[in-house]
Amino acid sequence: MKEKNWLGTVLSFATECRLKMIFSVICAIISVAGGIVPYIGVYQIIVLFFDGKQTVNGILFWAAICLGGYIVKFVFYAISTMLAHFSAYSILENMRLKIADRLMKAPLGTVLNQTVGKLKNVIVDRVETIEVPLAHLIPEGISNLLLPICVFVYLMMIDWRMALAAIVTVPVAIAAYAIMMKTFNKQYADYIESNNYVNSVIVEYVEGIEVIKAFNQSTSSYEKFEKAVESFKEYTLNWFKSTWKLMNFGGSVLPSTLVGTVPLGMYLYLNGSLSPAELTMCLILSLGIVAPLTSFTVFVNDAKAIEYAVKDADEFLNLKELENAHEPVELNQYDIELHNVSFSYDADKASHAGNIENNVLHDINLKLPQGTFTALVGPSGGGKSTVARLIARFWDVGSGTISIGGVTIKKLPLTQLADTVSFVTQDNFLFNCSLRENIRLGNPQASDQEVIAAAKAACCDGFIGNLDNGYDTTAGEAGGKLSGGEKQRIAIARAILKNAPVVILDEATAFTDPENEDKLQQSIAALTKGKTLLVIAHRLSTIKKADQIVVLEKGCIAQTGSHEALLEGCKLYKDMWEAHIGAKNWAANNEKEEVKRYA
Ligand SMILES: Nc1ncnc2c1ncn2[C@@H]1O[C@H](COP(=O)(O)OP(=O)(O)OP(=O)(O)O)[C@@H](O)[C@H]1O
Repeated sequence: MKEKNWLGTVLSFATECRLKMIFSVICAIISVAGGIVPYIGVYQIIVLFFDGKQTVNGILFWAAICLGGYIVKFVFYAISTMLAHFSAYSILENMRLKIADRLMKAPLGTVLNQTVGKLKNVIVDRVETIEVPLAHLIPEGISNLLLPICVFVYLMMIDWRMALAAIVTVPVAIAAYAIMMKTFNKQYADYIESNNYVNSVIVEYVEGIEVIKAFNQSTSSYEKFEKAVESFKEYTLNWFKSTWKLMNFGGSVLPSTLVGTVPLGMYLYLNGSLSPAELTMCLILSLGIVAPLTSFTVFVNDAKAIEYAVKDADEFLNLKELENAHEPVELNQYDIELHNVSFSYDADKASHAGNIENNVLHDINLKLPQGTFTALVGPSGGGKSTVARLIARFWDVGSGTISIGGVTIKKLPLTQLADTVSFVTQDNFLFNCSLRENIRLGNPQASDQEVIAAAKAACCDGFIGNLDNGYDTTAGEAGGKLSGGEKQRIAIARAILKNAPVVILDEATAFTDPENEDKLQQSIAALTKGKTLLVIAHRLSTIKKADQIVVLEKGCIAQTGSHEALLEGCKLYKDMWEAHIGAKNWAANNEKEEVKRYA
């Protein structure tokens, strides 16, 4: 497929504002035409003087024409600028929405593999850099290009030799700029890379400040931060140093049009080819021709800024989306089945490319009958969370199939799959809205009573009641006041409210305090009653009652069975259980010791 250039990409986001952009162009052209009028008026006044026909009325008439031209120029320029700004912001909005949409539809892995710094930099900063040049490109670009052309044509009409003399400095300046531009592309690319690096280091520094403080890494981390900022400064200064001579040379030569027009004008005047009025007018016009061209050179830089911003945004705009079915499928039951599932996080080296070494799951065959409780256990890194994420289709399987109710999940629209599966992990993100709204995310249609009932069932009601604004406390305000376990219970309340037929709990109770553990286990039992339930838990006591326990080791199913059967027949499970019970007893004994010590 042919790659779109940056302008094509930008314009493809201008669908709703195309009319505004067209009007902006028309207004800019009218503004340029208005800008020419004063030149004509001044010329006519000069002619009146040189011909000795100056009358107050004649001068006032042409002065009024000049004023009219100025007014048209400024009014239409203002309208053009306003429309261009509307269009630019509308394009920016569409680009950001499209990126957000792509991130939502891309495999989760693709999104998670990006650093927050990079995402923020592209979506906020890089896209923003498009606004200023874009908003000014139409009104200023058009007047800076069209005005000199019109003035040149006008000069040609007076005397073609003076017209050429007026642009005699242009080739010299272009030669200087051309030499400078030879390395411009490379330098601009390096500048952007350096800028992106500084951005990501700054974001990393701010995000990791808690760890930096906790591990007393302030010196080395600050050093990395300082070095990045310093190297960016060095880079920009060096770039500036390498170009300033040619830039200033071009900038000073370009407007020196009198170098050509004064001697030639004098000569033509002396040999009678130019009248005094024509000479004066040519000198005035020649001064007006190059200033807009000088400003136009700024647009080369601006165009590059847009090009690079679009290039950065393009990476996200073209993210490969997960294949999405559009027609909802009627599901009559909710058995989950994994058939010969293999998967690698590195799609290029996936099993279908014949390379199984990179697979984190190998030929998994597993059935989770509707309404039953399946637990996934096993050593860390064995692939438990990966199985759960594949069922929720955060990634697509490398090979094999996963089906719900006999329908391959790829055939279910993503929204239907999201409605079918509740996924609760230990990383419970709270949005910066009220706790009520955070819980309501599980079911946007739920009433306040239903939200509160779900919160009660998830044992959230108590701690929310202790907050000053109760359910209306924003997560940001409450952020510092909520423990990991409390956040976890809010996530469970969300899932209770969602009431999906399939529930996946990935270490969802890892932060639960012993005081609330029983209560939470009861609410989880309520949440998961009659559901197809998949639980990943390191605390084996919480999954002891599962209908089937699947032991996953190195991406393969080592054994499946009930707790009792696995204790009998699976050494790995038995060892894990003993380690777990040992740890529990150790903790319990320790607690008794503590009690004795402080009694
Ligand atoms: N986003 C990712 N990108 C690349 N590799 C990943 C990613 N997530 C997990 N892995 C790798 O996949 C393998 C399986 O990870 P997974 O999280 O599924 O294991 P797990 O059994 O759930 O581990 P744990 O019990 O520690 O949570 C690990 O080797 C891990 O390093």
